[in-house]
Amino acid sequence: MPGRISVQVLKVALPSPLRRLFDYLPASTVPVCGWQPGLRVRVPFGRRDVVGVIVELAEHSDLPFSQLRAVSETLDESPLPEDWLWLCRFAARYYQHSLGDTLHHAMPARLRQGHTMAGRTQTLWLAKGEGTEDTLSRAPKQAELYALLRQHPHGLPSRAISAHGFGRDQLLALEKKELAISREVILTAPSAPTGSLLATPSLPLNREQATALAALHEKLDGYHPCLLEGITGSGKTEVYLQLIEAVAGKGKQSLVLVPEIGLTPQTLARFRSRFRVPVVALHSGLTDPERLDVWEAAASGRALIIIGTRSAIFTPLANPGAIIVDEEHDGSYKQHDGLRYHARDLAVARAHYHKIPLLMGSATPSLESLHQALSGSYRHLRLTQRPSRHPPAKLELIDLRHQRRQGGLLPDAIKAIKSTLSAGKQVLIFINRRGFAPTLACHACGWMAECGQCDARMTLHRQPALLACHHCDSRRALPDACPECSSGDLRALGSGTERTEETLQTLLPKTTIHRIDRDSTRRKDSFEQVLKEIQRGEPCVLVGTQMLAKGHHLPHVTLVVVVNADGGLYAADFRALEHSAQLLEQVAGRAGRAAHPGRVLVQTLHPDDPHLGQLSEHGYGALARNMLEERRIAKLPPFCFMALLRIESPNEQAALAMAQQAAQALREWLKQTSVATRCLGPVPAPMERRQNRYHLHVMLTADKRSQLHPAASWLVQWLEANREARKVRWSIDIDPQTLA
Ligand SMILES: Nc1ncnc2c1ncn2[C@@H]1O[C@H](COP(=O)(O)OP(=O)(O)OP(=O)(O)O)[C@@H](O)[C@H]1O
Ligand SMILES: [Zn+2]
Repeated sequence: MPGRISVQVLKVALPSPLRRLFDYLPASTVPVCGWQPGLRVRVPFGRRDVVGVIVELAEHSDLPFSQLRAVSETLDESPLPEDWLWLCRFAARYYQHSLGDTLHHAMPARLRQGHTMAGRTQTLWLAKGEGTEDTLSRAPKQAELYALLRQHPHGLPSRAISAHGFGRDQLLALEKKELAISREVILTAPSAPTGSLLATPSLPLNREQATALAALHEKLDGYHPCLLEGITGSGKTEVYLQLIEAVAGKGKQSLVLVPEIGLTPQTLARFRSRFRVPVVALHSGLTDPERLDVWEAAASGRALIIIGTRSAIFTPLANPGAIIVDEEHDGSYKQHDGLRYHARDLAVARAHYHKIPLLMGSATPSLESLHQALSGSYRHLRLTQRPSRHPPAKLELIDLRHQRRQGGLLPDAIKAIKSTLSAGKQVLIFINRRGFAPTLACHACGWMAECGQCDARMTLHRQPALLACHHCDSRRALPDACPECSSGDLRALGSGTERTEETLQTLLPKTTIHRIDRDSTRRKDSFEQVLKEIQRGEPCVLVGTQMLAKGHHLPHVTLVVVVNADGGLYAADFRALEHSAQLLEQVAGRAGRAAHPGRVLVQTLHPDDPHLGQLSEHGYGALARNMLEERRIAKLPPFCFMALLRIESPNEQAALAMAQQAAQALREWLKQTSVATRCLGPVPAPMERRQNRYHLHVMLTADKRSQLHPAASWLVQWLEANREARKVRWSIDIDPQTLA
């Protein structure tokens, strides 16, 4: 084409697992802002049309230009927010994931589908001066555009101009001839409230809360990561609220992350009732257009307080002031498939990028964060008392050995439940197994119901009656007789929530029993309904899984019973103890939070276990510091860094062969380079067969993160280039949270 000096190539990230960009030629219509990274485009990809994001502009391509296809359509008038692009690039690099897939995952569904965004500002074009037929006679397209602009004396948005088939070149030509002028208009002015930010006054802080808040106030204008280690019910939320108030007072935004089960209407109501500025929430109940609205409100700076679960970390912020991560230890911050990111860790990166404070709060901090706080990398803030004055109850261990149980409950526990109810209070029974019983067994021959597709037993359910595998969700009818020996003596082994509920109904016929687990709360809102009823305060028993254990303020509960505390004590996963201790402490923290002191009974087969003993005597804080010492000695995270390669296939041999080759190749590469990373395995995953697929692990560990990433990156590239690897499924998990 005459006059064109360098043809640009657009490097576009596409929703593909491939860790590379794709080259396209620019479309003939130049977007009004010019070609820029961050613009969404629609491009032909294979036989489909897909939405991608321009990531780089280049002058050359490795492919001959004749083979490049052109962008079909530009979807944005201006690039997607810069901070969002930065975060996606960071996450893709850090987690060794495809950038296209990361961008795709991190944008609202509407944008993914190619819908346009309203944007914060709009460029309006107006006709100017008196253009005549003569001045534009040699440029008919410009003449047409000029006529169009004249028909719209209030201006035309650039999108409408493109829709009429005009391009940037024509607009700029008119502008040069002083026949057109552009004007930026702000569509949604930030709604800065006049007067007080608060709808209800904040609480007067106790000394510890005030100290914590003062420390945060000291450094509102820079990167300032803080761990707020505050026992359950110590008023961490009040500190968050007052930090948000300070940040909003400066006209800046706060992004608040909460765990998946923590974003209840109660939590939202607590934030909303405090502030006069709108609090926007990102949760699973939103429709796609609503989600896009929240995104735009945050990206434009219109929303000052944004609260959401894991994926909310990808919300763009026009005016970031602080990030808060509530219950920072919570497992739901880690995504377990696709882009395996940890929202708390991305929050750290993001706060650093924006140079803003980051407040991570928990009664049971992760050992990672605690280590950072104890070693001085994070500011360590502590709350050791409850405003209600009742300290969290000590765990009373009761011995499960040699005692008869009913519905999993020991006589002492049943006695305590009865006396709590007759005192007019509520009881919470925590049992980490849904269903009726963990399995069905034959008393004659010892047969147990096993899943045909997984190395796991099937759970017995009564409502409705069936056997279900909790790993692959396969279901089977209950057998009438033992499939091995035909005996009719089949019995439920152990207790799940349904069985405990049933037993309690018989023992306490006049008491309301609420069962709360994934089965009982499948219907939307049913959990909410039950929570509302519980808040009314009538004596009742709640039987539930960890859905009940965290975050809820249950003021009338004074007794907590843990049916079995032993799950994490002797598990293979080195994090199991940490997670199980966190859960126990959180459950225990539901007791006695208001006017009355609480009691926590913990049933265990290992009443002499030293870790359990320390938890019950001195609380999570003491145990956590002890566990950190053990990790230091064993050189486990946070004293080393890990990446886990998972390989799976329906063909056991194929999975094993690939895992061996990958490990071997990596070991050789490590020998040749000076990268200080160790490669362990392959080993079978703890549950090797799941849904008829065989799972193998190769583990990478390094003392320094700077040594881990090059090795992980090399391995990923090796796998991507390896044709054999396409026959299996593989994924890399940086900082894996479980070894499952
Ligand atoms: N300074 C205060 N004065 C009086 N009451 C307070 C104060 N701070 C918090 N509270 C009250 O104490 C209770 C517990 O506070 P909050 O829910 O904030 O604790 P938390 O540490 O966030 O709890 P969790 O253990 O669930 O994480 C709430 O009812 C709250 O209103
Ligand atoms: Zn199964």
